[in-house]
Amino acid sequence: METKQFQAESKRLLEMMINSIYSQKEIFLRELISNASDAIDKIYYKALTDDQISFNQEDYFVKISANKADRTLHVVDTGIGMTKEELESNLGTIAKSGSLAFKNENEMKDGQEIIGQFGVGFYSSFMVADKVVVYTKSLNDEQGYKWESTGVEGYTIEPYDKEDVGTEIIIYIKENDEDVNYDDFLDEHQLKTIVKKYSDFIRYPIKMDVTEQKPKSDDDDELVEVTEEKTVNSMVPIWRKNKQELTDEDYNAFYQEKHFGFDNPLTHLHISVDGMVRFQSILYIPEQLPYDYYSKEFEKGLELYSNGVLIMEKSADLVPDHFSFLKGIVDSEDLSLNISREILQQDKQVKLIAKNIEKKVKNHLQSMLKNAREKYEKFFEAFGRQLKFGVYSDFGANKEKLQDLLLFYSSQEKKLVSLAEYVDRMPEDQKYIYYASGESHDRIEKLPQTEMLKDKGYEILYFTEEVDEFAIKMLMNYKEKEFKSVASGDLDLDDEETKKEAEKQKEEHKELLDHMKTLLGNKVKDVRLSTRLKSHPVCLTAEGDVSIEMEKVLKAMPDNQNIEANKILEINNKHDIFQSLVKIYETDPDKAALYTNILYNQALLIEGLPIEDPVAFSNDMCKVMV
Ligand SMILES: Nc1ncnc2c1ncn2[C@@H]1O[C@H](COP(=O)(O)OP(=O)(O)OP(=O)(O)O)[C@@H](O)[C@H]1O
Repeated sequence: METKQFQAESKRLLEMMINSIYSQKEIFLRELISNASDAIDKIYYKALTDDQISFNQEDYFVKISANKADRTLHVVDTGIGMTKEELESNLGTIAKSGSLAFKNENEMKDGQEIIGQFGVGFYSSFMVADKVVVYTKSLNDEQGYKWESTGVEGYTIEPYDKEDVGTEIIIYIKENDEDVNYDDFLDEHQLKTIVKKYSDFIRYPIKMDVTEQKPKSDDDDELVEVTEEKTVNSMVPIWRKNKQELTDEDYNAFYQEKHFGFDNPLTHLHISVDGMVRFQSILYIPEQLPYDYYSKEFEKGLELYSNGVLIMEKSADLVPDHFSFLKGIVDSEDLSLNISREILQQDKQVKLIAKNIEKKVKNHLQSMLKNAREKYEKFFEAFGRQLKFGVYSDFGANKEKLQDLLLFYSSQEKKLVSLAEYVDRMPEDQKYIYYASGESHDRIEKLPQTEMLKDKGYEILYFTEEVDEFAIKMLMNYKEKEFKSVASGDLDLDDEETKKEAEKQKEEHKELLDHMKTLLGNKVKDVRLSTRLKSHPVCLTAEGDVSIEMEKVLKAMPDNQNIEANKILEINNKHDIFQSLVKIYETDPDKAALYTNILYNQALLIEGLPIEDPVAFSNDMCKVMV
């Protein structure tokens, strides 16, 4: 038996590998299974090009078994095996990948699924092993060999009479220590979970002896433990199957199996792209809002596979924030992986995939809006808020992409409408897209500011979510129509004659209005006669960028900077109360001050704003009642 030494650098490299490349110890099993799959792929490829070699699907598999008594884990494959030279160069030289060489020698191109490329994965077994033994017999050699190493001092190779072509790797699992429970790697259930997690879509069967409780006999309730050999992986990924052959049930079953949610998906997309970067993807939009969706705890992302092997459980970069509700998987053969396969070397491919996904999802949603309105509304009720955040965030960078996906409740239709629908039915004389903000549809419905607009037959969009106005301010206009709040300073509703009349009235009552403004001081920016009120005596409007609703939102934020709207108190000069006010102003200035305060506080109440001094207000009310 000859003992060969690792080169000094290799030794250090091995140490580094074992201790620092992989963040999770369980990865070693993924690496060994991938190697086994590569070894079978090689026979498969040989059989394609060599008539002497036959490939019967059922002869090719990977078998995993654990022996708790001697703490060994066995990974057996019926792949191509290794000659003595191959053992030396592949398992004796770190970073030498026989698989990569095989791919290059055979000029294997697209469609071939050889996974190995770095020549390091095998050594990850030393993360969990004191010793690794490899029994192997090559398809090209009569003689089998045994390779053995403790991963520190080097390795030995000696002839070994192995009957069948293929490889058996025996991992001598370490004893438990303070940090790691190595027993996990001998536990049937844990092993099965690891296989499912990383290697579920390896194309060949991964078999295990699985123990289950079963009735002793058909007509017996007594359960007994039965151990049977079972294939534990799914093998053919659903995303590689033909869309036409898959039913909604198949997609739903995959959603459940992957634990994407407890619900059924609302909709799915099956994408297969053959462009600059090739990838397949199955994406879902959940039916129900995940309980933590609008919280800091929620993490967006898709499962990322490279050639059917799991690379990342949540690749956040694959989905933009505005579509963070997406669940699903992406599989690409074009990813540049880093050595641990835990991160990606280049983000160029991920960016391309993400761009593609964003476009496809947007189109899918748009077609849903057009062809499956009810379903879309269901989606929007759950995730519409996120789309609005998307319009608002990043300084509106995505607003054009998202504007056609927005829905708002309409004063006329009494249901959700899109901006396109609104604009398409705007009367010719209507200049703006009007909206009103408030806590609920009911409250907005009763807002005094909406009266005149409704009279004119103008539709109003109701904003009940905090983000609504912020998003619309970012959007600024839609199809060249500006957005206007019903509570904005100037609604620009009147014809020339009405404007002239208003101007006249303003002059006439200037003194009274100025006096009221003086009485209210800084609480309002101005007191004006209203052109929007019909039956109500007063309302508050706002001038400038910050509306009254926005003031409420900003004040509720943790870093409240006391940003306030420029409020205008508007008075309806056609209302009886105004006539009384005019009279009282001439005869009883104190009472006029009392009326001014009451009217101002009423306007606050209508807007849902707090009254600064409720006791004073209550006293004022009493004074007018007695
Ligand atoms: N079960 C096996 N059967 C046949 N050859 C194997 C087996 N396991 C490993 N090898 C050979 O050993 C080489 C090194 O394996 P290792 O896992 O270290 O790297 P790799 O699979 O090539 O690359 P990667 O680090 O990307 O996984 C493989 O390329 C392959 O040639």
